[in-house]
Amino acid sequence: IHLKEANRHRNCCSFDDCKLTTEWLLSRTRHRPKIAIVCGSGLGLLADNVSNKQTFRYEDIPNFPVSTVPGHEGCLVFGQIKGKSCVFMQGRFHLYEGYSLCKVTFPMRIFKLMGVETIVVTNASGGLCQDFKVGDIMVIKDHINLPGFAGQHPLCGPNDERFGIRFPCMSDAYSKDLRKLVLDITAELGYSNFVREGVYCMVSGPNFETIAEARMLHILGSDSVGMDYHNTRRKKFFFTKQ
Ligand SMILES: O=P(O)(O)O[C@H]1O[C@H](CO)[C@@H](O)[C@H]1O
Ligand SMILES: Nc1nc2[nH]cnc2c(=O)[nH]1
Repeated sequence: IHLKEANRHRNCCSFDDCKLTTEWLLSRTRHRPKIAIVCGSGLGLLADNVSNKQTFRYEDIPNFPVSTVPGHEGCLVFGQIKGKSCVFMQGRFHLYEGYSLCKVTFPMRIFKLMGVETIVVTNASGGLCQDFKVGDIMVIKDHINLPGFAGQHPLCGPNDERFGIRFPCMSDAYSKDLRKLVLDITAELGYSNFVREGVYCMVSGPNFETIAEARMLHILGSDSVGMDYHNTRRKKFFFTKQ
């Protein structure tokens, strides 16, 4: 148990750690999801209505960090939506909880090893664009990774090619096709007056921004700001709720 706990808090994750966790999960579920959905604050209910539901608590999954923030349930949920297998994270990990970004992004590596191809990431964030209203949903078209500028980046350190290249291109980080799909569908549903598109900025938190900081981030080109790390290579798009 001590070793298991020590591993959970170890700040780096090797390929073998990821493989062990992936094999542990795949030997316990028949789901083989191609889509992963990360539920931000209060959005865990997205996983409530899946069929053939199978839930694992983070604390039972080898090497997985645990959720320490209210509103983040701490469960990995497998299930089907319209016949398609999906995996949901009911609760994510944040830098401000004391986890390294390697640990924060650990589930993304597990998803990759499982065969996931599309990741939908959702989170609560603060609106900076003056046209936005509280409760609006922003589809992220690009981001500014402020901690990354300061050397807080999960890809720092030796690069393991089994996960990808050393210098990933970020000019098309969020799938144009999927973003268009979201905007088309929400327009069809009559939601256009509260669905926006914009640039998300990540800060470390846990304090919210001062007025001067919020103004600065907006001048720098951000439309919303949050404490969530989305800079994964395989991510396709995400929503952020103001
Ligand atoms: O939706 P989550 O992941 O909780 O994200 C945002 O909401 C929390 C603050 O209200 C912070 O954790 C921030 O990053
Ligand atoms: N950094 C930051 N994170 C948030 N999460 C929810 N609202 C906010 C906000 O205003 N700022």
